[in-house]
Amino acid sequence: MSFSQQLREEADHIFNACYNHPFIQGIADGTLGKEQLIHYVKQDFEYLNAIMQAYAFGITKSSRREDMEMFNTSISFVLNSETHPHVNLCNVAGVKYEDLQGYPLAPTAQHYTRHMLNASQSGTLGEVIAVVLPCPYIYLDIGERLVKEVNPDTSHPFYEWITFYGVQTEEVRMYKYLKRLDELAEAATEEERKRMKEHFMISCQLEYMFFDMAYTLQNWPVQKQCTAVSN
Ligand SMILES: Cc1ncc(C[n+]2csc(CCO)c2C)c(N)n1
Repeated sequence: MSFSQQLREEADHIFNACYNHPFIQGIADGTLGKEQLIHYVKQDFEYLNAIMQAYAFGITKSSRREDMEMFNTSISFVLNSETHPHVNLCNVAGVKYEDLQGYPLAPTAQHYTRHMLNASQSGTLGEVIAVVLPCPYIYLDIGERLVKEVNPDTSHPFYEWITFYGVQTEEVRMYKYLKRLDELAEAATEEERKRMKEHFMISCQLEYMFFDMAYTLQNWPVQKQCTAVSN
């Protein structure tokens, strides 16, 4: 079994938990609430900035043009295309996308972005790929399952979101990352492989937690008191 197959198998329970999370099931049946959509988009906008920075660290660790191109394509994709699913969520929530940008990170988004940036800054090329991989991997799995099980038509409120992740060229790009991860794992030391696996598993857990953060409207536990103005 290849290294990437081992990782996929070890994370299978997390992939399933993501699909079954009420956030995704709310996308499936079209009932996800406005506040949850808004919280998700605010946090995800910042998350996308961080994953582009992680891809950029991947370029700094690359010596082959094909690897640089792989990361560069992902950065362009996030900049130019990942906005579509966000716009779908904003339209359902009845808000403008521009109004949801530049918000402070909630705890889980803080955790996930630091995890990606820390591993990609300090790690090897293999570690960069391992830490960013769960992002496209889990969304592809969710999208494909939703397309199969919900089979939405254009009247479904989340038709664009579901088809963006479930029916697209993402798959082609994913296989490049998987193939490269396997090559790098084969040449890596046992210790490096262990770190790659750990980064991958933690990113998978944080993908689940990201849905949970949005669903529960997670925020920092201690907030400034809003005192009523009295006169
Ligand atoms: C927390 C979080 N995880 C994954 C995605 C989906 N996504 C973001 S970038 C990318 C790959 C681009 O090559 C994919 C699939 C998201 N939006 N938010």
